[in-house]
Amino acid sequence: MPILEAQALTKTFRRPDKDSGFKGAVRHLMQRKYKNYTAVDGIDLSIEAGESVAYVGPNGAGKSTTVKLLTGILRPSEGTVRVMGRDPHVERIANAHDIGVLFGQRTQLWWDLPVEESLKLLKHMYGVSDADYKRRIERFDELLDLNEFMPALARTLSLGQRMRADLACALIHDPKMVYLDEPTIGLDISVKDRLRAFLRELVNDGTTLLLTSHDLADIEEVCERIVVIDKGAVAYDGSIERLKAHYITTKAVNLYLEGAANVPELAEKFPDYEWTAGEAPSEVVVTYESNRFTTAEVLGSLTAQLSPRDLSLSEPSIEDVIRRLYAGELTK
Ligand SMILES: Nc1ncnc2c1ncn2[C@@H]1O[C@H](COP(=O)(O)OP(=O)(O)OP(=O)(O)O)[C@@H](O)[C@H]1O
Repeated sequence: MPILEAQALTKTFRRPDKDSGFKGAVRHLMQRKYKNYTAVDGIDLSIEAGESVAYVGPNGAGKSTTVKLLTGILRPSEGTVRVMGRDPHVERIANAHDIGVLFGQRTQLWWDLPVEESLKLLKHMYGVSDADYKRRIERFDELLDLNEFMPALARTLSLGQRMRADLACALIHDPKMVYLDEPTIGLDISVKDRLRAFLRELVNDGTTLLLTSHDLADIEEVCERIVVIDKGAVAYDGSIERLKAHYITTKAVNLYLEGAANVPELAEKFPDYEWTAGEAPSEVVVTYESNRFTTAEVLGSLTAQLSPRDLSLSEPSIEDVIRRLYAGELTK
């Protein structure tokens, strides 16, 4: 049985329907009108225990709203969610013992308390034993260097410290299902690396993870499955490997020639490849279909006939693929 199952999950918000500007605001005051806005539109999602799932989409696609529905913060307008067999909104308290949640833009630390006191309060709230608490804090310290700021007041922490402390808070009761909404937002690269390593450990230990992030490196390093949503609906659901294999069908070579590149002439000479001008006059980008030609073949023919000064290889990144999925250029 899946640990999480959502069927036809839908959330509609009632929003003020007003014209822009001052006049619109005044008119809205006199005569209030509202219209419905569907932020999550019939999502089906099934997650098995131990899976690490990335939940991505452009701004406003409905990611945070979905996480709020899955965690029971919001009630669906239509459709159902079950987490370990429970309705997370109706059985919020029982559900809270089995899930961990982090919203990167918010904190669950008590602002005026030392980090350690927030963690102890959560320990009591969740009924964590002294032995388990000690063991988990030691482990978080090993991976996240918690002791560096345990005595500090939450409001004095840097963003990276705050996020590490919040992760410890979200995981202190050893939840089976963890939701992380933008856990690396605003962090510098070294803290990001550290958090990703920590999340990989978490997944290796069998925790089920749903991660939303705009940083695709988080996703590639931590998750095996990716669900892409756009305008509240699922645009892709499958493994990251399949996404790459299915959509990344071209590769490119940047050639740096001795003189200026004559793109039309080159395109005529090598019609099997696509030729575009590079940034410098002597640079040209050659794109080829990776299922038709091997890189060795392409490089062999190009270097033999053009004697480039230098070259570099590239393949479209997962960013490109996802951007094209968002733009509706690719089908599921
Ligand atoms: N409480 C609310 N009332 C009205 N509209 C809302 C509410 N919460 C979210 N929305 C709208 O629903 C849509 C989806 O918002 P949501 O925060 O889920 O998007 P998101 O994918 O998480 O975006 P981002 O990547 O920018 O965080 C947005 O248009 C947002 O304005």
